[in-house]
Amino acid sequence: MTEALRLTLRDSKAARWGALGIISITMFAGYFLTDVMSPLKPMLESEFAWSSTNYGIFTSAYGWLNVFFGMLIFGGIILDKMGVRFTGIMSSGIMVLGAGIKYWAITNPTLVTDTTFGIHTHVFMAAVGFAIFGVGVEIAGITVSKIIVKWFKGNEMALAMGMQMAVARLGTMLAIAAPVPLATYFSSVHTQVVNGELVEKMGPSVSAPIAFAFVLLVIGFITFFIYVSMDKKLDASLAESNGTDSEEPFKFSDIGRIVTNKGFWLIAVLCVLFYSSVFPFIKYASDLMVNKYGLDQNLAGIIPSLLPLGTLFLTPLFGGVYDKKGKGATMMIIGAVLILLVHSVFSLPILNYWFVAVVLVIILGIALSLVPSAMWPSVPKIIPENQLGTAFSLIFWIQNWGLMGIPLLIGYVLDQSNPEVALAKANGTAVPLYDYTNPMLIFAGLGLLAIIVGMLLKMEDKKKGYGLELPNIQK
Ligand SMILES: N[C@@H](Cc1c[nH]cn1)C(=O)NCC(=O)O
Repeated sequence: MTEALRLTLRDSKAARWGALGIISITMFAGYFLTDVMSPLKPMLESEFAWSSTNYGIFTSAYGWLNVFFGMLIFGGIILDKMGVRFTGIMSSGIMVLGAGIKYWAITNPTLVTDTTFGIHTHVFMAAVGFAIFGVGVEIAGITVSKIIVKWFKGNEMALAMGMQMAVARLGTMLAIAAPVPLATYFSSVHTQVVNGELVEKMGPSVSAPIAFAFVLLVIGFITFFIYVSMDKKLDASLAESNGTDSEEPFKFSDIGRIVTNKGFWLIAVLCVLFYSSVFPFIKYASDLMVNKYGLDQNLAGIIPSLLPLGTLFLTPLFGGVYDKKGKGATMMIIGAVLILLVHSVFSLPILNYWFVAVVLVIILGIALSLVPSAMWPSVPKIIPENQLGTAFSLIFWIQNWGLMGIPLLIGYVLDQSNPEVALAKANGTAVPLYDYTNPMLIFAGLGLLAIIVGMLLKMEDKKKGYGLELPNIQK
C-alpha cells in the first residue's frame, strides 16, 4: 500500500519525458538565437562595415548584464525562492524582449552614423538586445537544469540532461547552418555602409534570420506555459503522496556554504575554461572556414554545423554511460584533452584542407558531448538540491566571464594580428584574409588549463567522496 501511495507524477516515464520535451523547445529557441549571428560575421563586415572588434564587442555583450550586474546570481536566488514556474516564464519573456531589441537594432543601420560610449550605435544597440537576451537564456538554462533534477533525480538524470542539451544543440546547429541561406534568400534593397557612407543597395538581409529566431522564441515562451501546468500537477501529486520535498528552503547563508566548497570552485573553473574554448570558437568558426580553409561564405557554416550535429547523438549516449557506469571526472578530463588537441592543430599555419577542418570539428563535437554530459549531472553530487539553483547560477556567472571576455579578446587579437585588413577596408582596396593563428593559440591554452583543473577535480573527488566516478542510477 505504501508503495502505491509513494507514486508521483515523476514516476510516470511518459510524464517526465513529456515535461522534458516541452522545456527543450524553449531552450532550442534560446540556443538558436545565441549563435544566429555567428555565420553572419563576414556579412556584418561587408554590409555594415563592422570590424572584428565590433563583432567581438557585440558577441561579448551576452555576458554584460550577467557578469557586471550580477543578473545571473539574482536569477539563481529568484529560482530558489520563487520556483521554476515563475522563473521559467520570466526568463523566456526576457529572451523575447532581448531578441526584439536586437532585431530592431540590426534593421536600423542608420544607427551606424552615431556612437554610444565610443561604440557605433548600431553595434551598441544590437549588443544591448543581446545582453538582455543573455540574461534570459542563462536564467532559463539554470531553471531547466533544476526542472530536470526535480523530475529525474534517482532516474535517468544524466540521460535527460543529455537529451535536453541535444535538442538545444539542434538549435545551435541550425543557427550555424541556416542564417546565410536565409539572409541570401531574403536579399533586398536596403541601407548599407560603403566607405563610411550610407547607401541604398541590393544585398542579403542580415535581419531575416533574427526575425526567424524571434518567432521561435515566442513559440518557446508559449510552450513554457504548458510546462507550468505539468509542474503544478507534479507538485499536487507530491503533496498527495506525502512525498513533498522535505528539503530545507533556500537561505542566503547557503551562498557561503557553496563558495567555501572546493569542489564547487573546481567545477566552476573547469566550466569557464572548457566553455570559453568552445562557445566563443563557434562565434568565429564560420569566419575561420572562410579565412583559413578558403571556403565560400555561403558554404562556410556547413563544417562548423557538424560540431553540434555530433553532440545530438553523443551527449545522450555519454549521459547514459555516466548514469550506468560513472567515470564523470575522467570523461571531463578526456574532453579537455580533445579541446587542446583540436585547437592546437587549428593554430598550425599548415594543413589548410577542408577535410582536416571536418575531422577537427567532429573531434570538438565529441569533447562538447563528453564534458557537459558529465559536468552538469556532477553538480548535484557536490551541492545539495535546495542550493542547486544558486549553485548553477554561480557556476554560470563565472562561466559568463569567459563567454563575455574571450570573444572580445579574440576579435581584438584578430584585428591586431591583421592590421592590413582594416587598412584595406579604409582604402577601399581588396580585403586580405585574416590569419587565425593567434586566436587559435588562445583557445588551445584554455584547453590546457582545463586539463589541469579536471585532474584537480578528480583528486578532490577521491578525497571528499562526491561520487563523480560512480553511476547516477541507484540500483
Ligand atoms: N550557460 C550556458 C551557456 C550557453 C551558451 N550557448 C548556449 N548556452 C551553458 O553553459 N549551457 C550548457 C551547455 O552545455 O550548453
